[in-house]
This record gives sequence, C-alpha cells and structure tokens, in this order.
Amino acid sequence: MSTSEAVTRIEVAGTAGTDPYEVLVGRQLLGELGGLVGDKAKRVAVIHPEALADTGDALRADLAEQGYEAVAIQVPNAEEAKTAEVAAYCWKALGQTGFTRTDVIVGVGGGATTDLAGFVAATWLRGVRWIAVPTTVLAMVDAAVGGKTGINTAEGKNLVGAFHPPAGVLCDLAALDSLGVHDYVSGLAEIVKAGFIADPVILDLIEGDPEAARSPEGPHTAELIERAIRVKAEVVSSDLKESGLREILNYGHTLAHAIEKNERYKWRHGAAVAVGMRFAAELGRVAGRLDDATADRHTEVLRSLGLPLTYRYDQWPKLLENMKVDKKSRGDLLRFIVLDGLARPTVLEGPDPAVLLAAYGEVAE
Ligand SMILES: NC(=O)c1ccc[n+]([C@@H]2O[C@H](COP(=O)([O-])OP(=O)(O)OC[C@H]3O[C@@H](n4cnc5c(N)ncnc54)[C@H](O)[C@@H]3O)[C@@H](O)[C@H]2O)c1
Ligand SMILES: O=C(O)C(=O)C[C@@H](O)[C@H](O)[C@H](O)COP(=O)(O)O
Ligand SMILES: [Zn+2]
Repeated sequence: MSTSEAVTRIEVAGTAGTDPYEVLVGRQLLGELGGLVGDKAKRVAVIHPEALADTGDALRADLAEQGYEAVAIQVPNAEEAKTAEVAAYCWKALGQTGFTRTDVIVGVGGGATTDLAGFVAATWLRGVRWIAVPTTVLAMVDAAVGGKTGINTAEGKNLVGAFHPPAGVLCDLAALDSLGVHDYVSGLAEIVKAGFIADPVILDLIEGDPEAARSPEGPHTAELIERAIRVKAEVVSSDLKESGLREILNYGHTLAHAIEKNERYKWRHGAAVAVGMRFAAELGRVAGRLDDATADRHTEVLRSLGLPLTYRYDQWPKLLENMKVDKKSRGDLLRFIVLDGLARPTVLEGPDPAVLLAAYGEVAE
C-alpha cells in the first residue's frame, strides 16, 4: 500500500513519562502501519469489529506480508465490545499467540473498538505498544487521540480503564465512505464540542452549510476533522491524566453518559453528547454564566445537523443517580463543565438541585 502525498501530521506531545506521537490525516495511509509497528515487534494483533472483518483481514495479511506474525481478533460492533468479557477474550487470544512486551496491538474501528484495543494494550503484560486506526469521524477526532482507554461496567460508562497513549494514529478519510449516516452524524457532535470549548471556526464552517457537513463528501470534511483533532491534541499534550485542563473535553458528557447507561448503551455516544451539550449550555445559562445567544447557538447547530435535542422528563431521578459515578465527581459533589462564554470552558461545582432541574427542564420532553 502506498501513502498519498496530502497527509496532515498533528503532533501530540509526550507528557507524564509517555512518548510523543503523531496523528496522520489523509487517504491511503495504511502503508504507514508497518513503519509504526517497527522492527522490534515479532507479532501484531489486529483488533477489529465484526463490521470491518474485511479491513481487519486485509491489515493482517498486509502485516504478514511484511514478515510479522499477524493475527486478527474480531470483536462485537459498537458498545458490545466494551465489556470485561470481550477484554478477557482478547487477553486469551494474545496469550495463545505468545504475545510479548515488544509485540504490538492495532485497533481498527470506531471509538468503541479503539477504546477496547487501547485498554487491552494497557493491561496486557502491564502495557504494550498500540496503534489506532480510527474508521469513524468520532474515533478520528476524539476517541483514538489522547490515550483514554477503557470499558463499561454494569454500574456505568468507561468506569474501568487506563491512560495509555497510542504510538500513532492513522486517520484514513476513505474509511468514512462506508460509514452509515447516523454513525457519521453522531461523530459530528464531538466536532461541535471542540467548536464550543475551543475553536468557534468549526461552528462557522458547519453553520455555513450544515447539510454538507453531514456527508464525508462535504467541502470542509478534512478541515473539520483536523481542527477538532488539533483541539484534542493540544489539550491532552498538556494534561494527559485529566488533572485539570483535560476535563474540558468532557463538555456535555456528564448527562450524556447517564443517558447512555439509561439506554443500556443502545444510543450512540455522539447522540447522547448532543443532548448533554444542550443541557450543559442550559446549566451555564441558568447558573448565570452563559449568554443567551451562545446557549441558543447549541440548539441551532445541533438541530441543523439532525442530532437529538431532548430526552425524557420522567427519567431525571435515574439520570441524577447515574451522574453520581461520573469521573469528575468528588465525594458527593457533582461537577460539570459549562461555558463562561464561547470557547471559555470552566467547572461548575455542586450546583443547586433546583438549578440542575431547571436546566434539565429545558431539554426534557
Ligand atoms: N477514549 C476517548 O477519548 C473517547 C472519546 C470519545 C468517544 N469515545 C468512545 O467512543 C465510542 C463511540 O465511538 P463511535 O461513535 O466511533 O462508535 P462505534 O465504535 O460504536 O462505531 C459505530 C458503528 O460503526 C461500525 N463501523 C466503524 N467504522 C466503520 C466504517 N468505516 N464503516 C462502516 N461501519 C463502521 C462499528 O462497528 C459500529 O457498529 C463510545 O464508546 C465512546 O465512549 C472515547
Ligand atoms: O478525552 C477526554 O478526556 C474526553 O473526555 C473525551 C470524551 O469525548 C470521551 O467520550 C471520553 O471517553 C469520556 O471520558 P470519561 O472519562 O468521562 O469516561
Ligand atoms: Zn465523548
């Protein structure tokens, strides 16, 4: 496989004793994979979802041709892969392959697959190298970058995991052509998030032609993806382990994860993040932090993309309960990311229950 000439390289700095790495964005990037795996590895495991069986096998065959002992490990699609059982299935496959500390895992797929593959890499032999090959918008702009890896438990979303950055990220835009429209649009929610917390040009580009933004053929697809990756790369380069700044990437996620759990992970992550961001905007407004125009802009841009805007009113007690295990909570204190203005994220700690309910009332149906 050859590498195309128009490749954008975005650097993620190494922090907390980790190595720096690059996120490559372009087309036909898979020729880069062998170089990233490197010559210390003897074995490579390609973890892929059912939906990408052909891609997983093509990568395995390509790596085998390059002299690696390559195996493909197929896992379920979407959130069904993010379980302790599936992680254990992968560990078993690695054990049976004789996987050592110099060997390498490749996670190819959406964010659910890269979260799982990264987690398996973080835990096998207490940490082996891994490479992310994201194949959804969401995984390219968010999940595959930054080293947050993990699985869900019965108690909640991403409750078990590790910070374990990849050795490289290959975003081959051609992969997006086979993605269904709902999965494509769901990923746009994380791009919108990057727009509100840090890069409003993203919002301008989407608002200029929302219909075009809904398609990989749109004129600004590469720019939107690259801008969102730059936002994420800059944040995680300075705060890998979420001791401060990184919390801004959780904008909209406190309620989103509560909704996902309530829906038994049948809602797409990006869809839940869309409702969660509207809620966060209302929370900012009700708390007296966010101006009306920016709060309303959330509804307008998310609506223009066809993302969901509301959730059921009667579910509030369950959502409140679910939110208690959010990773930003400290003791009994709920903490939310809100905006003090466009691209001015901040933390709202322990809001009054009446304020929370008033904000939820604005997004509830
Ligand atoms: N680690 C992080 O920092 C981070 C950031 C954001 C989201 N996430 C996680 O990412 C997950 C959501 O990721 P997602 O939106 O990519 O969904 P996903 O991984 O569930 O993928 C959606 C569906 O598309 C299929 N698919 C993937 N690529 C395809 C392609 N090119 N063509 C056709 N089908 C394809 C998948 O098999 C799946 O069925 C959630 O679990 C979320 O928690 C993690
Ligand atoms: O990278 C981060 O940090 C994020 O919060 C990005 C989120 O989009 C992502 O969904 C992440 O997995 C959520 O993390 P969690 O710690 O709230 O589980
Ligand atoms: Zn997210």
